[in-house]
Amino acid sequence: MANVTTPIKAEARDLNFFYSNGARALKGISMPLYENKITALIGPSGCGKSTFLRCFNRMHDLYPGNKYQGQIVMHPDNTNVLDAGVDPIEVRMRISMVFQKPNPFPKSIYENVAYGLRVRGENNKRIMDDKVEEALKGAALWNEVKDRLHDLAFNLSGGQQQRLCIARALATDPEIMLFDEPTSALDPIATANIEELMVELRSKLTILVVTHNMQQAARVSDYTAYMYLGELIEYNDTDKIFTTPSRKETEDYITGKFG
Ligand SMILES: Nc1ncnc2c1ncn2[C@@H]1O[C@H](COP(=O)(O)OP(=O)(O)OP(=O)(O)O)[C@@H](O)[C@H]1O
Repeated sequence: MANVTTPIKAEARDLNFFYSNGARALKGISMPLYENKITALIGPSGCGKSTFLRCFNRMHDLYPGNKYQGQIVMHPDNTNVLDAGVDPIEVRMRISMVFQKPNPFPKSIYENVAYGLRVRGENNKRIMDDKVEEALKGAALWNEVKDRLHDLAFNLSGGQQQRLCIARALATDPEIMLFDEPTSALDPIATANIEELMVELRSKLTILVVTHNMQQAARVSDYTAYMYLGELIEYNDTDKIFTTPSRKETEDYITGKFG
């Protein structure tokens, strides 16, 4: 089981989620995210992985009628990010997200990365330049784009665009990064680059990743959660989940007998 000396960065406590049509997509999920670790969410299509991930940065607030119940508590400050009194924009600075398909804004490479800083009110050019460079370096993209920072982001390859989205997410110094199937639109080389990058980023922040790819979960994550029909069926060290899962449902899924 998880190493008790590793601090917890955030934890879901008895989390339920209801879409505006009344569908209950999450059922009483309690789970930690250990600091500077990668946690993978696996499970068959429709089990609630993306729904769970999106609770962490209040993405569901964008659609009226969606309802959270329970808590997602961040440490060490004990902020419940789902509390109505907590500003979702501030939450998204602390917990940023990288989507399945690279989704740069129709702006320059520089402006994509600077975006969150501008939202935050930063307008000092030197500070901005330094932050943009640092984020692009953090996303292993700087060397490829440093001479064309003012080109349109759409001119980059798919893998570069995804690293740009990671740089954009990094620029506001998030404590947690959420990745929703970040490599499913990428070729094997770009996929390997993103996986390597996630492992590097782990030393700076905490990562939660949804993946359909068992090998990817096994390669990059420290902890794995198996979900089914909105419930958390099993959570443990990734090695344990992939070698000796305690639940038959988990074993059936990871061995391809189901799902
Ligand atoms: N906007 C929505 N309104 C109502 N129900 C939704 C909505 N989005 C998702 N659902 C339902 O919530 C459940 C969980 O969906 P979710 O997208 O979280 O699953 P998932 O495990 O991420 O699936 P996949 O692996 O296919 O992306 C599903 O039953 C889905 O049909």
